[in-house]
Amino acid sequence: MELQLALDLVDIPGAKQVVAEVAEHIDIVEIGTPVVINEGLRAVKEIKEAFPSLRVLADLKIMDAGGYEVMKASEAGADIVTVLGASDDSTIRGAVEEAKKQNKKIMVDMINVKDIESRAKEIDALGVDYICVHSGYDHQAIGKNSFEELTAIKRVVKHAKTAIAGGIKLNTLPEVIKANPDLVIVGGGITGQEDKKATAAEMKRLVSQA
Ligand SMILES: O=C([C@H](O)CO)[C@H](O)[C@H](O)COP(=O)(O)O
Repeated sequence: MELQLALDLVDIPGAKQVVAEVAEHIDIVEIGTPVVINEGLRAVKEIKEAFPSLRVLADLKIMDAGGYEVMKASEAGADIVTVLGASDDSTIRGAVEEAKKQNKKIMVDMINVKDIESRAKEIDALGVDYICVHSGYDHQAIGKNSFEELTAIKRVVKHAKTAIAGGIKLNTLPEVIKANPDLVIVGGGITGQEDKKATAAEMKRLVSQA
């Protein structure tokens, strides 16, 4: 099981500072959607250049023009790019095709997909690399999490790796680990802590044991 750090509420210098602090305890660093909106794909480029040994995920949440947008994120240095599960199959196919050409990976974000089990089964057949259940900020604000959705997709996903994101903290991590995802994504659960390094280290210890 691997650990991904999501960076959402920082600028590029702030992102570099956090990654420098926790780099040895994470497998993947995510340049979050708000960072891409504020800073553009330059944020992906600068983080990849500064930390070449870390895999960098560009959280573009692609909804259309899958091939083109994956190409641009790949040019910036992204190793993994996100596409929305709610997008059309043709968008996901285009993204997968381009990612294969560039030797990159596609993560499908299932945020706000209603029939999660059937859609995960369809998406798994499209050849994506990761399928991620995700309670976004707006759902977290009304007390939702994706723990049950993870169990639901684990029943049907046969090829892709599974991932979970949304409001995961050190105290909820053991429950997440029990559902056995391949990848756990944590943003505020690390970046909002006084001691980010110690929190990331403990999270990495727990996911590595699973
Ligand atoms: O994808 C995310 C969110 O939609 C904002 O872009 C976050 O990266 C994801 O939810 C993980 O962050 P936390 O919820 O703070 O753990």
